[in-house]
Amino acid sequence: MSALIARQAPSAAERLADLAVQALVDEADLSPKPGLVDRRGSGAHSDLHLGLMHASAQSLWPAFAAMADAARREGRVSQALRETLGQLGRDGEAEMLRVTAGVNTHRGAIWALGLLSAAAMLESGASAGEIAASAAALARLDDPAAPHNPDSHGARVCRRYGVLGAREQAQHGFPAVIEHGLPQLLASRHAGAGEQNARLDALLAIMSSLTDTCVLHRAGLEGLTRMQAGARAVLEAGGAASLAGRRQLRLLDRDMLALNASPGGAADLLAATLFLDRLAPHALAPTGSY
Ligand SMILES: CC(C)(COP(=O)(O)OP(=O)(O)OC[C@H]1O[C@@H](n2cnc3c(N)ncnc32)[C@H](O[C@H]2O[C@H](COP(=O)(O)OP(=O)(O)OP(=O)(O)O)[C@@H](O)[C@H]2O)[C@@H]1O)[C@@H](O)C(=O)NCCC(=O)NCCS
Ligand SMILES: Nc1ncnc2[nH]cnc12
Repeated sequence: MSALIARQAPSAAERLADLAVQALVDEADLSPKPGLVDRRGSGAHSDLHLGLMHASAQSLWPAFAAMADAARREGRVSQALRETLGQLGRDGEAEMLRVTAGVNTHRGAIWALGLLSAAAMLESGASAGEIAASAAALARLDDPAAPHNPDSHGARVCRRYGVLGAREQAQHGFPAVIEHGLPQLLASRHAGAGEQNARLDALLAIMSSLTDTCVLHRAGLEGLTRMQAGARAVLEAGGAASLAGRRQLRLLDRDMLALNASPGGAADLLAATLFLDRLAPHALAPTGSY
Protein backbone atom coordinates (compact mmCIF):
# COMPACT_ATOMS: atom_id res chain seq x y z
CA MET A 1 0.00 0.00 0.00
CA SER A 2 1.41 3.35 -0.92
CA ALA A 3 2.18 5.68 1.93
CA LEU A 4 -0.39 8.40 2.43
CA ILE A 5 0.76 11.89 3.25
CA ALA A 6 -1.71 13.43 5.66
CA ARG A 7 -3.12 16.67 4.25
CA GLN A 8 -3.37 19.27 6.94
CA ALA A 9 -4.85 22.71 6.41
CA PRO A 10 -2.11 25.34 6.65
CA SER A 11 -2.13 27.43 9.81
CA ALA A 12 -2.89 31.17 9.74
CA ALA A 13 0.83 31.89 10.22
CA GLU A 14 1.71 29.68 7.25
CA ARG A 15 -0.88 31.40 5.07
CA LEU A 16 0.52 34.81 6.03
CA ALA A 17 4.02 33.60 5.09
CA ASP A 18 2.61 32.38 1.74
CA LEU A 19 1.19 35.85 1.10
CA ALA A 20 4.41 37.63 2.11
CA VAL A 21 6.56 35.46 -0.17
CA GLN A 22 4.05 35.80 -3.03
CA ALA A 23 4.16 39.60 -2.65
CA LEU A 24 7.97 39.51 -2.99
CA VAL A 25 7.80 37.26 -6.06
CA ASP A 26 5.13 39.47 -7.67
CA GLU A 27 7.24 42.57 -7.00
CA ALA A 28 10.36 40.98 -8.51
CA ASP A 29 8.46 39.80 -11.62
CA LEU A 30 6.71 43.11 -12.28
CA SER A 31 8.22 44.74 -15.40
CA PRO A 32 9.40 47.23 -16.55
CA LYS A 33 10.52 48.71 -13.18
CA PRO A 34 12.92 51.67 -13.42
CA GLY A 35 16.45 50.79 -12.24
CA LEU A 36 15.28 47.60 -10.48
CA VAL A 37 15.69 43.88 -11.16
CA ASP A 38 12.78 42.60 -13.23
CA ARG A 39 11.98 40.11 -16.01
CA ARG A 40 14.05 42.19 -18.44
CA GLY A 41 17.30 42.05 -16.46
CA SER A 42 19.30 43.32 -13.50
CA GLY A 43 18.57 47.05 -13.77
CA ALA A 44 21.24 49.15 -12.06
CA HIS A 45 22.60 46.11 -10.15
CA SER A 46 25.69 44.09 -11.01
CA ASP A 47 25.21 41.51 -8.22
CA LEU A 48 21.46 40.80 -8.51
CA HIS A 49 19.25 38.91 -10.98
CA LEU A 50 15.69 37.66 -11.06
CA GLY A 51 16.55 34.08 -10.04
CA LEU A 52 18.38 35.38 -6.97
CA MET A 53 15.41 37.58 -6.00
CA HIS A 54 13.12 34.54 -6.25
CA ALA A 55 15.48 32.32 -4.23
CA SER A 56 15.82 35.04 -1.61
CA ALA A 57 12.02 35.47 -1.39
CA GLN A 58 11.48 31.71 -0.89
CA SER A 59 14.21 31.56 1.76
CA LEU A 60 12.24 34.03 3.89
CA TRP A 61 9.09 31.87 4.23
CA PRO A 62 10.15 30.27 7.55
CA ALA A 63 11.06 33.68 9.04
CA PHE A 64 7.68 35.21 8.10
CA ALA A 65 5.80 32.14 9.40
CA ALA A 66 7.76 32.25 12.67
CA MET A 67 7.09 35.99 13.10
CA ALA A 68 3.35 35.54 12.53
CA ASP A 69 3.29 32.55 14.86
CA ALA A 70 5.11 34.50 17.58
CA ALA A 71 2.39 37.16 17.27
CA ARG A 72 -0.32 34.48 17.55
CA ARG A 73 1.23 33.16 20.77
CA GLU A 74 1.72 36.62 22.33
CA GLY A 75 -1.67 37.95 21.14
CA ARG A 76 -0.83 41.65 21.56
CA VAL A 77 1.78 44.32 20.89
CA SER A 78 4.35 43.94 23.65
CA GLN A 79 8.03 44.44 24.41
CA ALA A 80 8.52 40.65 24.49
CA LEU A 81 7.02 40.28 21.00
CA ARG A 82 9.18 43.14 19.67
CA GLU A 83 12.33 41.42 20.94
CA THR A 84 11.28 38.04 19.52
CA LEU A 85 10.58 39.66 16.12
CA GLY A 86 13.98 41.36 16.21
CA GLN A 87 15.73 38.01 16.70
CA LEU A 88 13.62 36.30 14.02
CA GLY A 89 14.29 39.21 11.64
CA ARG A 90 18.03 38.89 12.17
CA ASP A 91 17.81 35.10 11.65
CA GLY A 92 15.87 35.76 8.43
CA GLU A 93 18.58 38.17 7.25
CA ALA A 94 21.26 35.56 7.99
CA GLU A 95 19.37 32.94 5.95
CA MET A 96 18.87 35.42 3.09
CA LEU A 97 22.61 36.17 3.04
CA ARG A 98 23.41 32.43 3.11
CA VAL A 99 21.14 31.77 0.11
CA THR A 100 22.42 34.76 -1.88
CA ALA A 101 26.09 34.22 -0.94
CA GLY A 102 26.24 37.54 0.90
CA VAL A 103 24.19 39.80 -1.39
CA ASN A 104 21.58 42.03 0.28
CA THR A 105 18.43 41.30 -1.68
CA HIS A 106 15.61 41.90 0.80
CA ARG A 107 16.81 43.54 4.03
CA GLY A 108 14.19 46.26 3.89
CA ALA A 109 11.50 43.76 2.88
CA ILE A 110 12.20 41.53 5.89
CA TRP A 111 11.73 44.56 8.11
CA ALA A 112 8.48 45.76 6.50
CA LEU A 113 6.83 42.39 5.76
CA GLY A 114 8.01 40.87 9.05
CA LEU A 115 6.32 43.61 11.06
CA LEU A 116 3.21 43.51 8.85
CA SER A 117 2.92 39.70 9.05
CA ALA A 118 3.02 39.87 12.83
CA ALA A 119 0.55 42.77 12.89
CA ALA A 120 -1.81 40.99 10.47
CA MET A 121 -1.94 38.06 12.88
CA LEU A 122 -2.69 40.38 15.83
CA GLU A 123 -5.35 42.31 13.88
CA SER A 124 -7.01 39.45 12.00
CA GLY A 125 -9.80 40.80 9.76
CA ALA A 126 -8.79 44.45 10.27
CA SER A 127 -8.27 47.07 7.55
CA ALA A 128 -4.88 47.73 5.95
CA GLY A 129 -4.61 50.98 7.94
CA GLU A 130 -5.26 49.21 11.24
CA ILE A 131 -2.69 46.50 10.46
CA ALA A 132 -0.11 49.16 9.51
CA ALA A 133 -0.85 51.04 12.76
CA SER A 134 -0.25 47.88 14.78
CA ALA A 135 3.03 47.25 12.88
CA ALA A 136 4.01 50.84 13.70
CA ALA A 137 3.41 50.27 17.39
CA LEU A 138 5.76 47.27 17.25
CA ALA A 139 8.39 49.26 15.30
CA ARG A 140 8.33 52.07 17.87
CA LEU A 141 9.36 49.68 20.67
CA ASP A 142 13.09 49.58 21.20
CA ASP A 143 14.92 46.28 20.69
CA PRO A 144 17.89 46.35 23.08
CA ALA A 145 19.48 43.30 21.38
CA ALA A 146 19.59 45.00 17.95
CA PRO A 147 23.19 45.69 16.94
CA HIS A 148 23.50 49.43 16.30
CA ASN A 149 25.05 49.81 12.85
CA PRO A 150 25.90 53.47 12.21
CA ASP A 151 27.56 52.39 8.96
CA SER A 152 24.53 50.85 7.22
CA HIS A 153 23.79 52.62 3.93
CA GLY A 154 20.50 53.85 5.38
CA ALA A 155 22.04 55.17 8.62
CA ARG A 156 24.78 56.98 6.71
CA VAL A 157 22.52 58.83 4.27
CA CYS A 158 19.90 59.64 6.95
CA ARG A 159 22.67 61.37 8.93
CA ARG A 160 24.18 63.09 5.91
CA TYR A 161 20.94 64.43 4.38
CA GLY A 162 18.80 64.67 7.53
CA VAL A 163 16.06 62.43 6.10
CA LEU A 164 13.93 59.61 7.53
CA GLY A 165 14.51 56.03 6.33
CA ALA A 166 13.08 52.51 6.63
CA ARG A 167 12.83 52.57 10.43
CA GLU A 168 10.73 55.75 10.50
CA GLN A 169 8.58 54.61 7.54
CA ALA A 170 7.49 51.67 9.72
CA GLN A 171 7.23 53.72 12.93
CA HIS A 172 4.88 56.17 11.18
CA GLY A 173 2.57 53.36 9.97
CA PHE A 174 3.89 52.97 6.40
CA PRO A 175 2.49 56.21 4.93
CA ALA A 176 4.06 55.41 1.55
CA VAL A 177 1.88 52.28 1.41
CA ILE A 178 -1.32 53.51 3.07
CA GLU A 179 -1.43 57.01 1.53
CA HIS A 180 0.23 56.38 -1.84
CA GLY A 181 0.73 52.74 -2.93
CA LEU A 182 -2.65 51.22 -2.00
CA PRO A 183 -4.85 54.16 -3.11
CA GLN A 184 -3.03 54.31 -6.48
CA LEU A 185 -3.31 50.53 -6.96
CA LEU A 186 -7.07 50.71 -6.41
CA ALA A 187 -7.53 53.88 -8.50
CA SER A 188 -5.61 52.45 -11.48
CA ARG A 189 -7.51 49.14 -11.30
CA HIS A 190 -10.75 51.07 -11.12
CA ALA A 191 -9.73 53.08 -14.21
CA GLY A 192 -9.21 49.80 -16.11
CA ALA A 193 -5.39 49.99 -16.31
CA GLY A 194 -4.96 46.20 -16.02
CA GLU A 195 -3.26 44.48 -13.08
CA GLN A 196 0.39 44.85 -14.14
CA ASN A 197 -0.05 48.52 -15.04
CA ALA A 198 -1.92 49.17 -11.77
CA ARG A 199 1.01 47.65 -9.85
CA LEU A 200 3.50 49.77 -11.81
CA ASP A 201 1.41 52.86 -11.01
CA ALA A 202 1.44 51.89 -7.31
CA LEU A 203 5.24 51.61 -7.43
CA LEU A 204 5.47 55.03 -9.13
CA ALA A 205 3.18 56.60 -6.51
CA ILE A 206 5.49 55.27 -3.78
CA MET A 207 8.60 56.48 -5.64
CA SER A 208 7.13 59.96 -6.10
CA SER A 209 7.00 60.53 -2.33
CA LEU A 210 9.59 58.27 -0.66
CA THR A 211 13.00 59.26 0.67
CA ASP A 212 14.49 56.03 -0.63
CA THR A 213 17.83 55.62 1.14
CA CYS A 214 19.04 53.19 -1.58
CA VAL A 215 18.73 55.96 -4.19
CA LEU A 216 20.30 58.53 -1.86
CA HIS A 217 23.19 56.17 -1.15
CA ARG A 218 23.94 55.58 -4.83
CA ALA A 219 22.94 58.87 -6.47
CA GLY A 220 22.65 61.53 -3.76
CA LEU A 221 19.97 64.23 -3.51
CA GLU A 222 19.98 64.82 -7.25
CA GLY A 223 19.13 61.16 -7.85
CA LEU A 224 16.34 61.26 -5.27
CA THR A 225 14.84 64.43 -6.78
CA ARG A 226 14.97 62.96 -10.27
CA MET A 227 13.40 59.70 -9.12
CA GLN A 228 10.52 61.51 -7.40
CA ALA A 229 9.92 63.98 -10.26
CA GLY A 230 10.27 61.29 -12.94
CA ALA A 231 7.76 58.99 -11.18
CA ARG A 232 5.31 61.88 -10.82
CA ALA A 233 5.72 62.70 -14.54
CA VAL A 234 4.67 59.16 -15.52
CA LEU A 235 1.53 59.35 -13.39
CA GLU A 236 0.69 62.85 -14.62
CA ALA A 237 1.07 61.69 -18.23
CA GLY A 238 -1.62 59.04 -17.65
CA GLY A 239 0.22 56.23 -15.87
CA ALA A 240 1.79 53.00 -17.12
CA ALA A 241 -1.30 52.03 -19.15
CA SER A 242 -1.12 55.10 -21.39
CA LEU A 243 1.24 55.66 -24.34
CA ALA A 244 2.39 59.03 -22.97
CA GLY A 245 2.96 57.48 -19.52
CA ARG A 246 4.99 54.61 -21.04
CA ARG A 247 7.19 57.17 -22.83
CA GLN A 248 7.86 58.92 -19.51
CA LEU A 249 8.51 55.54 -17.87
CA ARG A 250 11.17 54.72 -20.49
CA LEU A 251 12.83 58.08 -19.81
CA LEU A 252 12.77 57.44 -16.06
CA ASP A 253 14.30 53.98 -16.53
CA ARG A 254 17.07 55.46 -18.69
CA ASP A 255 17.68 58.19 -16.10
CA MET A 256 17.88 55.73 -13.18
CA LEU A 257 20.36 53.55 -15.09
CA ALA A 258 22.49 56.57 -16.05
CA LEU A 259 22.60 57.59 -12.37
CA ASN A 260 23.26 53.98 -11.25
CA ALA A 261 20.21 54.43 -9.01
CA SER A 262 17.82 51.71 -7.88
CA PRO A 263 14.72 52.37 -5.76
CA GLY A 264 15.06 49.22 -3.61
CA GLY A 265 13.15 50.81 -0.71
CA ALA A 266 10.20 51.63 -2.97
CA ALA A 267 10.27 48.05 -4.32
CA ASP A 268 10.02 46.68 -0.76
CA LEU A 269 7.09 48.97 -0.05
CA LEU A 270 5.35 47.85 -3.25
CA ALA A 271 5.64 44.29 -1.89
CA ALA A 272 4.11 45.54 1.38
CA THR A 273 1.30 47.15 -0.66
CA LEU A 274 0.61 43.88 -2.53
CA PHE A 275 0.67 41.94 0.75
CA LEU A 276 -1.92 44.20 2.39
CA ASP A 277 -4.02 44.25 -0.80
CA ARG A 278 -4.20 40.43 -0.83
CA LEU A 279 -5.00 40.28 2.85
CA ALA A 280 -8.75 40.20 2.45
CA PRO A 281 -10.53 39.25 5.69
CA HIS A 282 -11.28 35.73 4.35
CA ALA A 283 -7.60 35.01 3.66
CA LEU A 284 -7.03 33.55 7.12
CA ALA A 285 -10.06 31.25 7.17
CA PRO A 286 -8.91 27.59 7.57
CA THR A 287 -9.91 26.56 4.04
CA GLY A 288 -9.21 29.98 2.58
CA SER A 289 -8.19 30.24 -1.05
CA TYR A 290 -7.13 33.88 -0.91
C1 LIG B 1 15.60 49.23 10.63
C2 LIG B 1 16.24 48.40 9.54
C3 LIG B 1 15.38 48.56 8.30
C4 LIG B 1 17.65 48.83 9.24
O1 LIG B 1 17.67 50.11 8.65
P1 LIG B 1 18.93 50.93 8.14
O2 LIG B 1 18.39 52.14 7.44
O3 LIG B 1 19.91 51.11 9.23
O4 LIG B 1 19.64 49.91 7.16
P2 LIG B 1 19.84 49.56 5.66
O5 LIG B 1 20.83 48.44 5.65
O6 LIG B 1 20.15 50.71 4.80
O7 LIG B 1 18.46 48.91 5.24
C5 LIG B 1 17.28 49.61 5.04
C6 LIG B 1 16.63 48.99 3.83
O8 LIG B 1 15.25 49.40 3.77
C7 LIG B 1 14.89 49.69 2.42
N1 LIG B 1 14.58 51.15 2.33
C8 LIG B 1 15.33 52.17 1.89
N2 LIG B 1 14.72 53.35 2.07
C9 LIG B 1 13.54 53.06 2.63
C10 LIG B 1 12.45 53.88 3.06
N3 LIG B 1 12.49 55.20 3.00
N4 LIG B 1 11.38 53.25 3.59
C11 LIG B 1 11.34 51.90 3.69
N5 LIG B 1 12.33 51.07 3.29
C12 LIG B 1 13.42 51.66 2.78
C13 LIG B 1 16.07 49.30 1.56
O9 LIG B 1 15.94 47.89 1.23
C14 LIG B 1 16.08 47.55 -0.16
O10 LIG B 1 17.36 47.92 -0.60
C15 LIG B 1 18.22 46.86 -0.30
C16 LIG B 1 19.52 47.08 -0.98
O11 LIG B 1 20.14 48.11 -0.25
P3 LIG B 1 21.73 48.22 -0.18
O12 LIG B 1 22.33 47.10 0.57
O13 LIG B 1 21.98 49.61 0.30
O14 LIG B 1 22.08 47.94 -1.70
P4 LIG B 1 22.93 48.47 -2.85
O15 LIG B 1 22.72 49.93 -3.16
O16 LIG B 1 22.68 47.57 -4.00
O17 LIG B 1 24.37 48.26 -2.28
P5 LIG B 1 25.72 48.34 -3.04
O18 LIG B 1 25.58 47.42 -4.25
O19 LIG B 1 25.95 49.78 -3.40
O20 LIG B 1 26.71 47.82 -2.02
C17 LIG B 1 17.50 45.62 -0.58
O21 LIG B 1 17.81 44.69 0.40
C18 LIG B 1 16.06 46.07 -0.45
O22 LIG B 1 15.39 45.34 0.54
C19 LIG B 1 17.21 49.52 2.51
O23 LIG B 1 18.36 48.81 2.17
C20 LIG B 1 16.11 46.93 9.85
O24 LIG B 1 16.68 46.18 8.79
C21 LIG B 1 16.53 46.37 11.19
O25 LIG B 1 16.79 47.05 12.17
N6 LIG B 1 16.56 45.09 11.26
C22 LIG B 1 16.92 44.34 12.47
C23 LIG B 1 15.96 43.15 12.66
C24 LIG B 1 14.63 43.58 13.24
O26 LIG B 1 14.49 44.27 14.24
N7 LIG B 1 13.56 43.11 12.65
C25 LIG B 1 12.24 43.39 13.16
C26 LIG B 1 11.23 42.46 12.67
S1 LIG B 1 11.32 42.16 10.99
N1 LIG C 1 13.31 44.23 -7.77
C1 LIG C 1 14.32 44.69 -7.02
N2 LIG C 1 15.48 45.11 -7.59
C2 LIG C 1 16.49 45.57 -6.83
N3 LIG C 1 16.46 45.67 -5.48
C3 LIG C 1 15.34 45.24 -4.86
N4 LIG C 1 15.02 45.21 -3.54
C4 LIG C 1 13.78 44.70 -3.46
N5 LIG C 1 13.28 44.40 -4.69
C5 LIG C 1 14.24 44.75 -5.59
